Amino acid sequence: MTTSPGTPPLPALQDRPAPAAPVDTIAVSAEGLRCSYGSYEAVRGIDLSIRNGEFFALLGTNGAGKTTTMETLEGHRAATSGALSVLGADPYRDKASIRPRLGIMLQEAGFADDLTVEETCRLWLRLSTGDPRGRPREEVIAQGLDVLDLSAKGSTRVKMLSGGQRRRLDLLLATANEPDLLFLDEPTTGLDPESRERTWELVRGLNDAGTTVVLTTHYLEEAESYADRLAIMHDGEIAVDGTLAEVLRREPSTISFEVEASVDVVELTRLGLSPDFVPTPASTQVAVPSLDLQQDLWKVLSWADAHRIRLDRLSASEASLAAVFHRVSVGDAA
Ligand SMILES: Nc1ncnc2c1ncn2[C@@H]1O[C@H](COP(=O)(O)OP(=O)(O)OP(=O)(O)O)[C@@H](O)[C@H]1O
Repeated sequence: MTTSPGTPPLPALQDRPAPAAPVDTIAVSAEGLRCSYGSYEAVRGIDLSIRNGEFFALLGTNGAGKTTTMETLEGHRAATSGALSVLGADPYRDKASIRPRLGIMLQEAGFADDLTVEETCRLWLRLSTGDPRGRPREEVIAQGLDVLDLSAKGSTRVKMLSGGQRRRLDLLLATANEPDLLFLDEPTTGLDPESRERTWELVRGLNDAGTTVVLTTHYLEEAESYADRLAIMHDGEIAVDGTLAEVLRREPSTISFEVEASVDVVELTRLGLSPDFVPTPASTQVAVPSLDLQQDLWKVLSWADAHRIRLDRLSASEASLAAVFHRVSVGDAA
């Protein structure tokens, strides 16, 4: 091969940076996924598409079908019907081939109670193979013990650990292979704020390095803080999904303000605001629900400006994830 003068030679293969994790390739794909326990259908035809490197949160009411979905994606149980692909394989039939690339933290860990933390880690090292992402596994474990504040517990028997410490040990062993795809089923339930912080430090580090994360949690603020996309399940179906912004857009924002008693707030109904807005005559406090905050705010401000009305304590706030969750969970009753 010849190079023209001034063209830098291509670096030798071994000097080139490793290719970045494939962008926009799919880690998890489910179409029409159904799962039953005998005659009871717990998951009723859900579609999921989770990209490599994405942080995805699966939220939902108690009994919505999150754990059943996770266990099916993890290959622990067979789907009743539907098409499912996890890391390009059938997670139930091709378990063995994808298992080394998965990290799984179940709701309950199955540790040997009489082993110490150190013995448990050594047992894990003996049972696992390969060094994740080129780092010695011993180093990954030691670093994880440190991040999760378990280094001083090496000689403590697992049965003597607190619930939160067991949970963190569980997380460590679920992630020590630095998995390509990590399933976390309510990883922070029962953890104190400091332990939750450490848990997220470890998980965020993995996600930043390319690990796809699928999380179930009842702490909505965790999904708000960390998830690229989320889905809310109810009664075996996905009721809402998308980015946080997309999900929040489904619930009305609120424009609220106070006016003097002489102002006729009923006039606001002529501005073409939401039909759900029904002002109380003679009220001085106004709350306008809005599905187009920018447009409606402009209408309210123009009205106030044209009539020289002062809006006190004016605020415009978008809906919360809690409000969307509430709407989903009472949806069929509403
Ligand atoms: N082994 C089982 N046999 C029969 N029904 C089951 C079994 N496991 C779960 N179910 C039922 O399936 C439905 C979904 O349960 P699942 O555990 O998937 O819900 P979840 O969303 O994870 O709930 P939670 O938030 O309470 O953990 C529930 O109605 C539950 O009672």
